[in-house]
Amino acid sequence: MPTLTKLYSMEEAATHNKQDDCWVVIDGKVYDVTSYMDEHPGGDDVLLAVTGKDATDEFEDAGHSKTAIELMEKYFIGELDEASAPKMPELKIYKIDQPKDSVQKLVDLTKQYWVVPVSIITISVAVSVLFSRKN
Ligand code: HEM
Repeated sequence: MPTLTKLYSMEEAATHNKQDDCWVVIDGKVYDVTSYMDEHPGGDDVLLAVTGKDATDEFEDAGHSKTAIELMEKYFIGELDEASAPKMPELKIYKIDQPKDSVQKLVDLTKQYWVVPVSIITISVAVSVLFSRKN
């Protein structure tokens, strides 16, 4: 027979953030640790500090033993409704302009001011044609 797991939104879990009513969310699972607050070897303050968010990183950073992980089952009350979990912010890709070397700068300038060399060449050709006609 399939077991029914209750789903909780992060908003709802976040309202249980007091000494006498405390839920923590670890790895998408919701735990009511109210009755464990005084016994928790890591203290009650750390549990209170992580209410309203996914505390997986903090839980793992504390390096909990196998016994601690087994003990968690006792406080399990349901799962986090993934649709309510805050989404990862979208990554934005910015183009960072690399500093250009002098040759590249010259090429860019030439592209931008192509009129200057073209005018110089045109004038030079015109002058040389005029001179050659005079002689
Ligand atoms: C249902 C949830 C939790 C249970 C059942 C639990 C259980 C335990 C247990 C049994 C220990 C003793 C050491 C061990 O056996 O690993 C412990 C230590 C500790 N816990 Fe938790 N814990 C829970 C959640 C958390 C969370 C969410 C945090 C962090 C925000 C946390 C932080 C700590 C810390 C820092 C210690 C180390 C205390 C020390 O070594 O002085 N715990 N926990």
